[in-house]
Amino acid sequence: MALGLPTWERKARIILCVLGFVLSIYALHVELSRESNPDYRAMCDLGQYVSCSKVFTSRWGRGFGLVQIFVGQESPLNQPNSVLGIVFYTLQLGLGLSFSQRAAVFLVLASWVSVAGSLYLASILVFVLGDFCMVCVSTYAINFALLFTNLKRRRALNEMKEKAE
Ligand SMILES: C/C(=C\C[C@@]12O[C@]1(C)C(=O)c1ccccc1C2=O)CCC[C@H](C)CCC[C@H](C)CCCC(C)C
Repeated sequence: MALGLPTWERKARIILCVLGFVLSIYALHVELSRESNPDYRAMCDLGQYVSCSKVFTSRWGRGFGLVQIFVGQESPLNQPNSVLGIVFYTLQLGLGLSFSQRAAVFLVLASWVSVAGSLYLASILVFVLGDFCMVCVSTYAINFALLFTNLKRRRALNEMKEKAE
C-alpha cells in the first residue's frame, strides 16, 4: 500500500504535527495562565519586545482578531488561535496516515489556509505588535514545511493512481 510514497513523508509528518501540537498546547497554557494572573512570566518571555504572553493575550490571539468583529469578544466562537492549531495538527496527523486521495486534497487545501494564516499572523507580529515571538515563528516554519510535505504526498498518491489505471 505504502508503495510509491516517499519514506520520509510519514516521519516528517509525525515530527511536524507533534511539534506543532506541543507548541499549540504550550501557547494555550501560557495564554490561560497569563489571563488569570497578570504577573505570570512564561519561559518564552525574554524581554519587553520578545514576549510571547503579550502576543497570545492580545486581541489577535483569539479567533485571529477577526472572529470578534462578527460575534463579540466573549462569544464561545472566539477561541484562542492555539485551539485552532491543536485541531489543525490533529487533523494533519490523523488524515495524513490514511491513503485516501480525497483526504490528501483536503490536507493540501487546509495547509494553504494555514500558510495564509501564518503570513497574516506574522505581519500582525511585525507591523502591529512589534514583538518577536519564538513560539509563533516556529509554528510558521512548521506550517510551511507541512504544506511542502502535503504537496509531495498528493503528487505521489496521484502518480500511484495513474500507474494503477
Ligand atoms: C500556536 C499557533 C499560532 C501562534 C499564534 O497564534 C498565536 C498563538 C497568537 O496568539 C498570535 C497573536 C498575534 C500574532 C501572532 C500570533 C501567533 O502566531 C497555532 C496556529 C497555527 C496555524 C496558523 C493554525 C491555522 C489553522 C488553519 C486556519 C486551518 C484551517 C483548516 C481547518 C479545516 C482546521
